Amino acid sequence: MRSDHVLAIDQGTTSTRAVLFDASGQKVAHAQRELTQHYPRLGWVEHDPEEIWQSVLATARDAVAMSGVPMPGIAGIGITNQRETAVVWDRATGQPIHRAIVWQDRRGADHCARLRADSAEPLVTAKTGLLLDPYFSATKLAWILDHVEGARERADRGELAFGTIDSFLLWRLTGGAVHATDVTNASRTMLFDIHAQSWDAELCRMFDVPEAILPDVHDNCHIFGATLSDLFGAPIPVGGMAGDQQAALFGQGCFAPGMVKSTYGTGCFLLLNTGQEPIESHNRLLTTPAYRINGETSYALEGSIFVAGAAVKWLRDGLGVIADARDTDSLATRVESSHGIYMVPAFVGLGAPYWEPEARGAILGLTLDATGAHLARAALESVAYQTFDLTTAMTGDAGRKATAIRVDGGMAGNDWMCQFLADILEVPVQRPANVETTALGVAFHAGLATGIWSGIEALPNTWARSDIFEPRMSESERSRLLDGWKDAVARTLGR
Ligand SMILES: Nc1ncnc2c1ncn2[C@@H]1O[C@H](COP(=O)(O)OP(=O)(O)O)[C@@H](O)[C@H]1O
Ligand SMILES: O=P(O)(O)OC[C@H](O)CO
Repeated sequence: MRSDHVLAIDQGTTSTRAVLFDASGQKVAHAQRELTQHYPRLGWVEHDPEEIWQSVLATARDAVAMSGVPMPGIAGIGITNQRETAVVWDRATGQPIHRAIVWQDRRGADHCARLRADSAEPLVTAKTGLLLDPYFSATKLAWILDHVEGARERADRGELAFGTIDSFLLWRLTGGAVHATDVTNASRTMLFDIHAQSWDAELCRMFDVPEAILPDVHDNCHIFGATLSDLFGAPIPVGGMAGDQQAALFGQGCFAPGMVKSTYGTGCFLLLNTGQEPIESHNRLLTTPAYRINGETSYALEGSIFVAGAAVKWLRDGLGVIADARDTDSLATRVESSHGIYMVPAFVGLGAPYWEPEARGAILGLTLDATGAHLARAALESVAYQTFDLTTAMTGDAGRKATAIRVDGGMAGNDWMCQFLADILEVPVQRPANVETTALGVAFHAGLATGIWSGIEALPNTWARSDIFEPRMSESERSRLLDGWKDAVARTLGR
């Protein structure tokens, strides 16, 4: 039987999805499981790696069973993941020695502040393309080594392995045979030199991380290993791995320099393909590998916002203002404006372009007649305003404004938000029929490695059906709203 399906595992912050694609890039089956969020202390966010592993196994098996595609029809697996989240496990048993410390976790803030005071940031940025922030994995890994009893000594003896979620899943899928990651995930650790494309000894010393704990680094399209036969009934090659935001760029077909995508999940991540040369940002954006195929790297400029859909989740789980994230669409439509309310969702600090790990969220302009609908609208608006800050920074770095933005992620299903985004950015917002572009991107990687497609030019064009939101707000209204946002941010940051 010809193998022409690819199974994508998308391990996100709030859920794990498994999506089976056929050779035309069409979704054949899909399974999803929510993930428990642990908040043990203020500013700390953790996941249970065991729960993550079980959710991956369950969703992968469900998607395959639902599709009816027999196992020999599956050519390969692609893994894409929430990036930066750090796991350390025992090489002998495969057991994590601590819960995974999630990308949103701020516990490394003091460590970063100390290094910044020692003037370390320019060197870190020059090598990694990142800024000194607890968002990245290095201080999370250092924290685990320093706080789990005996961890440092065991790491020095080579008994422990570190990885981002892709690496941990690969280890489990291959029964501990492979300890590896891909270049996009490696680049988010703050230990990887994106120019030399290797782990950096000086950075490892700076963060006190033994190099022996780090995984091997490969292209995104690479046969990383094969799954244990008893997991799915037959071994399946793992042919692609990529951080979820880079995978979304690929799945959105943003292969040409100048193309931009913005993904709205827990956070929002805007990536601009800048081609084969890394571009240094002068506006506090990140320089990051977008994909590496056959040893050739394409780079991106990235703006990272920590809270997008998470603000909507908070309205649901924290305040109980809505029963379902989708309710925000109708609530926002129900009121004429947000009634002068601005939400600055700095729940876990502010990311690009502010990089203020100690900032906390604020809602300004409340009056007694404010309703849940106004709050819901303010939450959606805050996501568009934050995206505006990113596109402004990006226009400054790239020298020209993007002509369109491709959106995806759970929150991109919200029509009201997409229209408001087009209005505030003053560019058309394009939404593909299939917003599972993250999964599709890594399915492309795995399909390229396993020979389903011969090269990027042979990938199916999945853009046949899409929605376009054109800007239609008056300039005066737009300026008025944006002035209010700038004022709200300044007040939140105490400026
Ligand atoms: N229709 C919607 N309107 C607004 N927010 C939404 C909508 N659907 C999902 N969300 C938000 O999007 C997030 C889920 O998107 P998803 O891409 O699955 O995130 P992740 O990959 O980070 O887990 C949740 O935070 C949820 O609150
Ligand atoms: O889980 P997501 O989709 O919000 O993505 C998380 C990012 O990869 C964090 O950098």
